[in-house]
Amino acid sequence: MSADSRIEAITARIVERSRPHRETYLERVRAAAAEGVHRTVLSCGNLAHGFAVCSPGEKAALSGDRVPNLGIITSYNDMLSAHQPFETYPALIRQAAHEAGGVAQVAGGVPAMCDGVTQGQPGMELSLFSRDLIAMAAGIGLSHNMFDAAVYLGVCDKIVPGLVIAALTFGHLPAVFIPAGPMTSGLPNDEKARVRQLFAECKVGRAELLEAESKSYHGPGTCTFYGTANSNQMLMEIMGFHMPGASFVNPGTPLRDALTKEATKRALAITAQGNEFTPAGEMIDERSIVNGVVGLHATGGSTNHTLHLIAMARAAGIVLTWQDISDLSDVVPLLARVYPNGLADVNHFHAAGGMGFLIKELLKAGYLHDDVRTVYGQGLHAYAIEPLLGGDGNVRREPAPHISHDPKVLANVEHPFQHTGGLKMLSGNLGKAVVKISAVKPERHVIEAPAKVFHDQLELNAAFKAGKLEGDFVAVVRFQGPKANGMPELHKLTTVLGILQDRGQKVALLTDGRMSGASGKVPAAIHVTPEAVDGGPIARIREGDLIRLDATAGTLEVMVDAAEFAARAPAMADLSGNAFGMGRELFSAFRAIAGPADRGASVLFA
Ligand SMILES: O=C(O)[C@H](O)[C@@H](O)[C@H](O)[C@H](O)COP(=O)(O)O
Ligand code: SF4
Repeated sequence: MSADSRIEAITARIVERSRPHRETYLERVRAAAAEGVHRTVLSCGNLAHGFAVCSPGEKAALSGDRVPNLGIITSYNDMLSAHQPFETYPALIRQAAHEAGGVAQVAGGVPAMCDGVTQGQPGMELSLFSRDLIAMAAGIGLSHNMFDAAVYLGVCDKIVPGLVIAALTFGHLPAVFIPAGPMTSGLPNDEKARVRQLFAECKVGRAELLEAESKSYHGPGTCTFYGTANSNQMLMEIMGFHMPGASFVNPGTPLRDALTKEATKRALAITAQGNEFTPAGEMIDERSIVNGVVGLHATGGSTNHTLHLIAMARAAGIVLTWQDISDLSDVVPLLARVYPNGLADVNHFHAAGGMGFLIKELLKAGYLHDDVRTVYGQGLHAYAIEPLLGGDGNVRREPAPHISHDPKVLANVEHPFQHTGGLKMLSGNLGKAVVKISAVKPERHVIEAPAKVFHDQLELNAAFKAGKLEGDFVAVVRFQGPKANGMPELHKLTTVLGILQDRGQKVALLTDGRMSGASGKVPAAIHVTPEAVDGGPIARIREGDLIRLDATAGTLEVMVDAAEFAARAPAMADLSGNAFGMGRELFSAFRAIAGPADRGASVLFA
């Protein structure tokens, strides 16, 4: 079934816009793939180093060119609850590869930052740049050129985007992403947020807050809100990098291990040595990217993907824009209500029918391209399934349920929660920005109020504590862009602005920084481009200027006479404190060359 004509039209314009980059990219991928089994170009010395620690049988296998070798790129560490389960994956993958007659080696590790640990801390200023660093680090592992396919172990915010950039850069290799699954449900996310607001109002102490936080984040697996990490899982499944049904199965379960083993064997099967060669750079095309954006809108996914998905697409020579994302939002309905877009968590989403039901519904209505290649084969319809554990300990798949098991969490296309998606582009005399409306009540989609200007999120929180944030206002938090301080998430503002909103004040946020995927109910125009430090109009806003954020019309305006506004000298900020400390001195080159937010805020692509 072909996609909705509006989806087809947007896809066609992406194809047209991308053509020069995409053709060059595919030429390079095909040339690299044409070299055949890559370790055969290595010298005996190279090869001996490459398999020095292998068993005699593996050495014999890798000395030839028939047995496929799997490169494992792992982002294991104990800082991310979502990545901690990866500690044991290499051994499981090696065993599964051996059972399938192949070999698997850890090609390399990549760094992984937990945005929850660094939220509101100096380390957060390294967060966005870590995405591109992860891509580089994965490239170092793969550059050993010992491999016929790669499996990528990653879940969280910038890790999956960085790994996708690497996988597409090494697009001549098949790539299978292997997740670890969500944490089991703990203290509900809205209850955690309530205790945070009580703490901010000095109504509970640190002990009560820490108890609530620890009951929410309590064990291995991805945090259960629908932030960037779980948006990543959705993307990997709907773009065909995951095995069907892999995204939201909890860690440490037999089904989780069965999915990991199955992914390993599938990765070996789609190498050039098999008969279903599926290089990542050919598998992912403009339709896959559009399917990712559609999934983002249908689930109310993270605003961070208006940065990451653009960078990921660019790695495959595909030029995706905010306008594409915004126009798709006008077409695609919202079908999931998962915190912060609702009260449910991803475990509830999965139990309600999860990715299989979502994909079935979106395919049924023509919102997805079905004619795409995936690691599982041809056609996205294969993903309209429910993953189960078979009696033999392997993965068994049943068709996705006809109806949602919980229509309050997962709706069908006939009765969506909203007729449009969650992410809109704004434009006007302050430049361009992005707003997530799936978590904002309709009566707050338009805000017109005077500006209160800050150069740091801590300044705003201090103003709150001093009782200075009265009445309606638009908080302008600027000098938070990629070139200024690495574009940190300003998620700590959510609690304070949420308190003021709950008191009845009409508040909004306007920033050249970014928010967490877990940020929600306060209207926020984020990723403002051009950023303040790049001479963006946001630097010329003054205290008290009237700002109008209109998510319905898609406009962002400062209501000041144009000539007077243009004549203003832009504000300056002392960013010397952001140039060192907690490793920030290591990233000065990144701050210097980072691209604009509407092109992915990347140091890799202009
Ligand atoms: O984009 C995201 O989804 C966030 O970066 C998320 O990964 C981060 O960890 C949040 O900060 C956690 O939420 P809390 O800070 O509210 O615990
Ligand atoms: S979802 Fe966020 S807080 Fe949770 S483990 Fe991942 S990065 Fe850390």
